[in-house]
Amino acid sequence: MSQEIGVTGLAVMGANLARNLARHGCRVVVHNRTRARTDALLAAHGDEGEFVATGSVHEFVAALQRPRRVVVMVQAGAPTDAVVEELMAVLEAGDVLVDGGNARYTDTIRRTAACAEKGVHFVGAGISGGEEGALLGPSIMPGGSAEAYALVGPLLESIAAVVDGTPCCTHVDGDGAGHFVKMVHNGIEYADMQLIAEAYDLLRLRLGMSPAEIGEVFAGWNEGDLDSYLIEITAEVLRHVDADTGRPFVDVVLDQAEQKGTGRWTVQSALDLGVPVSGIAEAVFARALSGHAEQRAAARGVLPGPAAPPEPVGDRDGFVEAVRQALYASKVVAYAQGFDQIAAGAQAHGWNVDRAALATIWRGGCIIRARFLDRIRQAFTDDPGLTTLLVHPYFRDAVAQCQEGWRTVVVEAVRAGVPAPGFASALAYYDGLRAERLPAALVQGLRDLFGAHTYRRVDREGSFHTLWSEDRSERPVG
Ligand SMILES: NC(=O)C1=CN([C@@H]2O[C@H](COP(=O)(O)OP(=O)(O)OC[C@H]3O[C@@H](n4cnc5c(N)ncnc54)[C@H](OP(=O)(O)O)[C@@H]3O)[C@@H](O)[C@H]2O)C=CC1
Ligand SMILES: O=C(CO)[C@H](O)[C@H](O)COP(=O)(O)O
Repeated sequence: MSQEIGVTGLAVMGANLARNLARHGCRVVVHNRTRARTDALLAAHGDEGEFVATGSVHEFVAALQRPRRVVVMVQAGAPTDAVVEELMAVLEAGDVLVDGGNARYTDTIRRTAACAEKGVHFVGAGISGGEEGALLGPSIMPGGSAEAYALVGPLLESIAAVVDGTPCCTHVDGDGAGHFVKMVHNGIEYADMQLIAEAYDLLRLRLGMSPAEIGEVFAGWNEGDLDSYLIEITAEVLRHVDADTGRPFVDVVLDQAEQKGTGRWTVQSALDLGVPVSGIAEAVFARALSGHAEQRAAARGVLPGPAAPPEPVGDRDGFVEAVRQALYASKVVAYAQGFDQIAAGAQAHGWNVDRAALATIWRGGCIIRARFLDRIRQAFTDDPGLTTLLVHPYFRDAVAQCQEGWRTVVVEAVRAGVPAPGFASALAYYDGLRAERLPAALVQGLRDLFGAHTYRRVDREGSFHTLWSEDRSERPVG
């Protein structure tokens, strides 16, 4: 295979992927809608490898040998459609188009079908790692057919991060599957960050610790089971001081979290699939609440909190440890929910998704890379059909060991009026899963009473309806 590829879309991700490819000995033909980006890339980094700068899409495609391999790294949505359409006017049967952006997986399914009509392979590839990962080794989740993967997989594997000698790139078999798993990856990323933010908030508000002190705590946690990229950069952000004001950086940033859409899509998809990804949903809603400036301004100083100011926390070290436990246990819940959604999505779409392989490639390169992903890899290797990570002996025991601190923290947050939706909903999910009986039985009874929606019984097969407004006798239905 000749080591050659085209990259169009040279903003932070595309430019760094192009550099990564060039550094790995690939001849990289580059293009960007606005020529200035192409020129800037060549001027700053043209000596890092073999780049061929092109100005138009025709020139770009013509500079590539057949079968052409093209990576598109532009904004998701309409911009991607525009670029794909332009390229499809020039590409030919047998060429491969890789969309490395954060496309919605349903768009990828549509684009794959449209490209297939002309015999062009379309590969929706989730790429994670941000600016630095794109340059030094991202985690790559290419979907599409095995035939297409054979044409681009080895090249993508060559530029991915490597953990224990394994490239963080795996074929996620099925049209749209690569972008589906990337979407869930981002959903988990949202949940993880929300939990981290709640841990920070509780340490700050209940122990009066400064951001820098909390940064030290996170740095310490990064030495243990919580070891992960997000914990590491949390320490960095919390220790950062604003140069203009001398204040902690986190205090000069507006407290309104933004989002581009992948977390929201994850929850929308989970709703369709009926998978309770409560941790991801809470994270998306927490960002939405933070951005509801008007409602927050209306409520601030008006809605009363706890009647009496909360008692100061007596055991400072004990509380720090309890927060660590709450963070770890809630994080396991969020990942368990995300992997459940992946299994459900794969089943619904007929994709062949190996969760152990995904955990393997998420150990490096991506934003959610974490030490405990190796444990997740092991869990799905031990039992590829594992119903939920939470019942795997390792995670069952690890979460059980955190349970006391987790409950303490949720109680303390509620008592003190500190919002901790991630911790609380993760605990409610855990308790919901392990409950002998759930009050869903009452919900079923209510549905049957007001709408004759029927119910199933614990002691007999079939569906039933009670004649509530008559003699309350029960009838089998269907
Ligand atoms: N930034 C990150 O950390 C990550 C981003 N991604 C995804 O990777 C993709 C690229 O991200 P990023 O590098 O941040 O860049 P942006 O998402 O900011 O996209 C900018 C690029 O899109 C091009 N573009 C926008 N509209 C059009 C259009 N109509 N026609 C042609 N080109 C267009 C721009 O060209 P021009 O210069 O002419 O404006 C530019 O090259 C996105 O899908 C993003 O979601 C994935 C992982 C991480
Ligand atoms: O894809 C990514 C990492 O894997 C991006 O960092 C992610 O899209 C950021 O999302 P948002 O802006 O919604 O927080």
